[in-house]
Amino acid sequence: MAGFWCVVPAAGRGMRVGGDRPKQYLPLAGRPLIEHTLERLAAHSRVAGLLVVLAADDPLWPGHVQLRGKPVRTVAGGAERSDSVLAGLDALPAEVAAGDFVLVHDAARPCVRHADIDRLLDLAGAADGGLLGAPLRDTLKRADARGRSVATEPREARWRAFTPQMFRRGPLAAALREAARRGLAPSDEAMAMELAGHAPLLVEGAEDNLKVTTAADFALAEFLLAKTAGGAHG
Ligand SMILES: Nc1ccn([C@@H]2O[C@H](COP(=O)(O)OP(=O)(O)OP(=O)(O)O)[C@@H](O)[C@H]2O)c(=O)n1
Ligand SMILES: C[C@](O)(CO)[C@H](O)COP(=O)(O)O
Repeated sequence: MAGFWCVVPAAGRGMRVGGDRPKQYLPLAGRPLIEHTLERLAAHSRVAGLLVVLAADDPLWPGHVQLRGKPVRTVAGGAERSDSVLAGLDALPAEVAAGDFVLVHDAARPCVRHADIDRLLDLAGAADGGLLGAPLRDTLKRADARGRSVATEPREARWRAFTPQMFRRGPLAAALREAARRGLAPSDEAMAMELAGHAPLLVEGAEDNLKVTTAADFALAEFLLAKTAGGAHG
């Protein structure tokens, strides 16, 4: 299989932004946020196609289209992000074998750098799966219910998890199905794989791989989009 398919979870409601529509459809630099992410992914030479996972009632995105010559397919997601990712995996074309690596990248992360995607593909591909992330660089506090710091948590060996994350289609789908069977909703694909006994490789990526989560993130994302324009900047 030439290139890697990418599942793009985009079925969230963006509640923490509080907009009049899900955040992935809100304007960023004059275009819906999701378009920047899909463009960024489709522009990567090693991405073969995109499987965009939408909320079942989302009329806001066309069905089967092409983007930069890459196939873009859509499927309905689920209540949890992990349900959406599993729906995306199950909807991948038959050409994607169970042993093939697939990427999973949040629609809410439009600024991902192509150089980081390359590093993930190369390093995690040799390690049977992994994820982009960055070591914690700030002191970590535990807060009580009144917002007071009651403890300083260990920072050593703590990383922030980003996306893309990259795993083989079959094992990832099996891990997500098993987690769901146990009533669990892993916050990311790496957690599902950890629960299944794997130890995904952490691949350090740029800290500007911002996940747009609150309204304030849109201004920062616009700045970072320009800074990493074209996605090619390492
Ligand atoms: N059931 C869900 C929940 C989230 N996502 C996607 O997972 C990504 C990361 O999730 P998050 O940033 O938490 O987005 P939302 O769930 O939309 O945000 P909120 O928790 O504020 O509602 C987003 O692209 C979101 O669309 C999804 O596909 N299916
Ligand atoms: C998958 C993820 O982007 C890793 O940091 C993150 O967990 C998704 O955001 P959510 O708020 O946890 O859904």
